[in-house]
Amino acid sequence: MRDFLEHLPKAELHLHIEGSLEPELMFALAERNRIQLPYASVEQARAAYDFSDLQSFLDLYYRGMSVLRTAEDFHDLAMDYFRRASGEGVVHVEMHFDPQAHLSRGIPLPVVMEGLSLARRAAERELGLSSALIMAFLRDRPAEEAMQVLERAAPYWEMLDAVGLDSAERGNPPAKFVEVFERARALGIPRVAHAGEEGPPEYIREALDRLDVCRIDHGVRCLEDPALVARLRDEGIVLTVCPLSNVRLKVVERIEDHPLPRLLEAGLRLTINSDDPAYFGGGVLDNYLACHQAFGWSREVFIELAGTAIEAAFLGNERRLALHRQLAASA
Ligand code: HPA
Ligand SMILES: [Zn+2]
Repeated sequence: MRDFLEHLPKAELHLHIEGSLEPELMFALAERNRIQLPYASVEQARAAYDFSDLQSFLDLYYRGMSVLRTAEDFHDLAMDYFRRASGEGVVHVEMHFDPQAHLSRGIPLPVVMEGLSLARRAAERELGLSSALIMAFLRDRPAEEAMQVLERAAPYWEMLDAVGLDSAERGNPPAKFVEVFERARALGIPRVAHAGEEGPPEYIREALDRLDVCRIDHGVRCLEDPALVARLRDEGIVLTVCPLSNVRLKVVERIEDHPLPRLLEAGLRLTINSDDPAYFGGGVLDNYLACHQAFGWSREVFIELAGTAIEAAFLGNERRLALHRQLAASA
């Protein structure tokens, strides 16, 4: 099964590129930029990744990214991830990035964009890996700040495949960002949002109704609301689920308790993703493997999940067709 899952062409729709920063690269960049890390070693950093909830993770996530300062750093970060992902059979990556987390440290947007763009082109050329870019707003920051970031990103609007919404969910409902998402819609930029990870099912409804999103990131708490589940099924809304993330952030206690089998049984369109692979103990393949071990899913289930990811990705027709063909050939 490992061999089969490794060779399945996998599209990843839910990844925070800053969450792909492995401790080894964190230390290398800290040295290059003469930054003092709060960890004595790579091992000590990994040992600190013991989270009780989303916020306890976010604290280390924002601290970790302090080593990212130059365009070269952002290039190296993304390229390091693209190489690893490609090595485990990932053919397309849609990456969230958090401009506010960099602007607030004095890192200008062009630095981030230049580094990520260079890496995307290199990945296409050297690995045959395609990618999409999702500019995320930090929901625990003011909506006015998000609006300023969207306007500041004007030179890059054409490069954005979508805008998204991440960071601390509880107490920061999607409705807070209605104006920003309306502006994105007017600009013709698609929209996604994290909802129903730690927040209630109502946030999923709100993201659909008020932000007009085309996908829900996580969304696992929809099961608490049967009418919402029926709606997600009827409207064919895709959830980008991250099982190992949900275990590490204690959304569920054990992978065996994960709602994925119930979501699948309910007829929802699902994809499997890594979220923050450097912090949550594994990439896309590890997430697929964990599902196989926990749920005993057959090859057909994984083919369906991989197919849904290709369908729901921000891809041009030609690339989408090519990936569908690749999937059919590997199945
Ligand atoms: O898993 C996450 N949830 C919300 N915000 C995030 N920002 C990075 N990772 C995450
Ligand atoms: Zn996420």
